[in-house]
Amino acid sequence: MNDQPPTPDFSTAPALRTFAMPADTNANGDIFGGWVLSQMDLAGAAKAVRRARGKVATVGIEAMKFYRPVAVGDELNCYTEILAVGRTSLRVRIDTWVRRGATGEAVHVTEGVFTYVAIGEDGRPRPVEAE
Ligand SMILES: CCCCCCCCCCCCCCCC(=O)SCCNC(=O)CCNC(=O)[C@H](O)C(C)(C)COP(=O)(O)OP(=O)(O)OC[C@H]1O[C@@H](n2cnc3c(N)ncnc32)[C@H](O)[C@@H]1OP(=O)(O)O
Repeated sequence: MNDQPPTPDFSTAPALRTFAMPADTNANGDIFGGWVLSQMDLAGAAKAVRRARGKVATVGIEAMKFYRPVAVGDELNCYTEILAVGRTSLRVRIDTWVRRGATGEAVHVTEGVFTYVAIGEDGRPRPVEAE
């Protein structure tokens, strides 16, 4: 079930905004779920990098839901929110909305919770500093 959040204010910048192009389609003619997932990962990583003040790696994806297909030409917007910060990990909720066509119809297409781990130069977990 789509526990749909309120429609975002598209005049405020999302964590990531891009356009779905023909090269990103699957055999059905819709946009590949993997492409959408990858945009979400980038958006969540950008949020986590800033909070962790350095490199992060994705370690888990939970509660991932694809509600509606994404179409060629859709404007994809990923909104992010940090749900929790652990010793070295951060859980980030990511909601994806598209704006479609000339009317700009807003559609909530995916949501998921991504876990990132702050890593040091050695690639091992490092503590996330308190804010
Ligand atoms: C400055 C501004 C610039 C902005 C600029 C923005 C740029 C924005 C673009 C960035 C773009 C890059 C984003 C790359 C995103 C990828 O694509 S990363 C590539 C895919 N991921 C990987 O290859 C990671 C592979 N895994 C690993 O290397 C190791 O698992 C890690 C990450 C080093 C962690 O090592 P580990 O031994 O598993 O760590 P461990 O101590 O057991 O656990 C560490 C923490 O993770 C948690 N954890 C571990 N596994 C899991 C799991 N499966 N689920 C949930 N939690 C878990 C643990 O509970 C623990 O949490 P804390 O209690 O410390 O908070």
